[in-house]
Amino acid sequence: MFLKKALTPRLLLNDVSCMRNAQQILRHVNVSIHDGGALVLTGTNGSGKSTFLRMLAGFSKPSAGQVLWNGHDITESGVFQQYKLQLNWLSLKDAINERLTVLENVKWHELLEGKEGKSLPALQLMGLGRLAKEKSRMLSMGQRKRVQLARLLAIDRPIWLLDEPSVALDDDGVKLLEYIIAEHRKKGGIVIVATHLPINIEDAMNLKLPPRFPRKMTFVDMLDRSELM
Ligand SMILES: Nc1ncnc2c1ncn2[C@@H]1O[C@H](COP(=O)(O)OP(=O)(O)OP(=O)(O)O)[C@@H](O)[C@H]1O
Repeated sequence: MFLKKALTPRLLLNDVSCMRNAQQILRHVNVSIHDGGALVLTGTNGSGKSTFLRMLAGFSKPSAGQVLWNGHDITESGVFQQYKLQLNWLSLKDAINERLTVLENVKWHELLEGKEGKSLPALQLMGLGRLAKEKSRMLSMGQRKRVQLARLLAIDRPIWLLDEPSVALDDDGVKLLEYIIAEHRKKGGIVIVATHLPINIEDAMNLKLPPRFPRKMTFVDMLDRSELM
């Protein structure tokens, strides 16, 4: 019994393909992730990193293959109801309500989760303790990203889907991001990150998505060839 449990990955992508707007974006992806695992998605603009995360979040269904959670297909409605409660999604849209205070912007999500008490410590860990009572409209881009990271901590769900989580963060912010990812994984959490920027995630699996179109000469190539360079 224990052996079977240990061998079943928490998440398994089994020969998954995914379409978007009638275009084939992902082709035959196979990945298995156990508790404590991390997957880093890289690839050129438009290669499908966000599509990959959206599919795992249930916004789009695989056009072929299966995404299995605990061995069950997440597209089955009974399974999806349970599966979606495992997810914590950080996207480029930060859903910050500028009329609320910084603390309220985290607390609101925590309350929806039926939890309380973690929002302020999460903001403090992210270096925003002194701004907790300020209106969110005065936050900088990096501070807004830190609020999103505080939400991850306050909501505290096991599977983190992070789309470009380090964009706008300063060096300390990136270190904090790396720290909370490492701590989350120590507790058995799973982290899946799409990124163009280097993020230090120990023993992460790396999946580089191929470019969607054959590569043509780019503006950068033209500059390289230019005699002016
Ligand atoms: N809202 C949309 N509707 C239809 N097609 C879309 C939409 N957004 C993106 N696509 C298509 O899906 C492809 C993959 O986009 P996706 O956002 O997943 O790429 P990405 O790897 O995350 O890119 P980036 O590095 O620029 O963030 C794009 O090439 C685009 O053609």
